[in-house]
Amino acid sequence: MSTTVPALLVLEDGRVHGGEGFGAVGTTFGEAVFATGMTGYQETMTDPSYRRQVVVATAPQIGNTGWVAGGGAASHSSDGVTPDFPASDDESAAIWVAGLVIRDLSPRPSNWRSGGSLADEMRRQDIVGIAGVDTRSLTRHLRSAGAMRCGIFSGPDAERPVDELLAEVRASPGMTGADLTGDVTTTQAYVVEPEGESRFTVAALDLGIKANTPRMMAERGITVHVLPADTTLEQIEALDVDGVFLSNGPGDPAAADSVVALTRQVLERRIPFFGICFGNQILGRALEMDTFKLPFGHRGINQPVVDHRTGRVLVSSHNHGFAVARPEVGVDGDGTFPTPFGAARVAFSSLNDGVVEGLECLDVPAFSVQFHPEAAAGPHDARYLFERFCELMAAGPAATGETAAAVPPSTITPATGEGA
Ligand SMILES: NC(=O)CC[C@H](N)C(=O)O
Repeated sequence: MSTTVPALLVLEDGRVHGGEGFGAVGTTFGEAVFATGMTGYQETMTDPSYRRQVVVATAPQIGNTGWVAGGGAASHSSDGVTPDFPASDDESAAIWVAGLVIRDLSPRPSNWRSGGSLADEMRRQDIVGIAGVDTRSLTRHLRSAGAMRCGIFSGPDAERPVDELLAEVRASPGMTGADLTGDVTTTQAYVVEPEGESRFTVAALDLGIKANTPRMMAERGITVHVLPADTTLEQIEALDVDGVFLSNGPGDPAAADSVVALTRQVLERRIPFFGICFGNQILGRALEMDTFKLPFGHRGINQPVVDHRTGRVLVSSHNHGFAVARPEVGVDGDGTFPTPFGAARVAFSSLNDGVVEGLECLDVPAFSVQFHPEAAAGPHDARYLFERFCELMAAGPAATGETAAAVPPSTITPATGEGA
């Protein structure tokens, strides 16, 4: 091995972990959060929702599958034998995590699709990492103390007095109130063409959209107009769309007032609406529900949620630090509660901590989920929600969030009928 680079992870509460720098050498700040996926570090790191977050991977070894970049080695097959994988595993054009904290860095990637190593790619994109950290102990700490600001200092920066480093961490911006949409949204509108004939046209507001979302829609015959976050209702209506979609994205939903206002206009016009993650929080706010910061959030591809309509449990992919507050006042026996747009219902809940994981409106055609039906790298349990969106658009403005009846294409018998 070449000479090692000293590195320190400094948390805002004063906890310090020593380790070895990898990737770019230098300093980075962000919110320390842990992610529990055993696979998919490339998809995680290129998810724009991780803007300004330092990700702690709970999987003990990272880097094994290298980096599968666009046009990378063996990215497409034409022999009809090897599977036809997408050209890249990137969920966007760049790495968005502010830094990466891991236990072991795999010294040698082994993957026929890999074009290079994780550390080389992080160096190329100027992303600072620290390895050799006891990520199990760190995760337990974040779980009890909550997500908090941190800094990774590697190379000469790691030799500076810890007091100074801690002061810098404490002076760095936190996540509450952060408006980060402008950092990640596309500046130019673009179209993702459907596979086969176009069945529907959707305006997808890019609040930090992941590449797999328009791909999932295109596979279902949807023409997807991916639009900048400041697009107006008039611009959307000029596209003669069947539906409006709000993507995932970084930052605090309480700071996204303009998109909340747009969502209210969409609901008033009864344009079929679907939101994912940040999009779910924004629908919640448009319905005058509160959002709040979770102590340590949900991040990983192994999170159980229940679909209250069917009682079925899905294993789902999550990445959220905020959530919609569960309505406590005025909930009727059927689980509905009043909003300025009529009755609504919590459609999904987390089985780990009971957090609201989805909403559906009973008087306007709108629904949303806090988790990721587009999940890459998997799991695929929630993909049927794209079909539900298609059903909603097929029914048009007269529909409600309840109209769409698509249920998971699963033969598993629900464990219980409760909550349906
Ligand atoms: N993936 C997302 O859309 C995240 C939404 C929001 N930024 C949160 O942390 O909860």
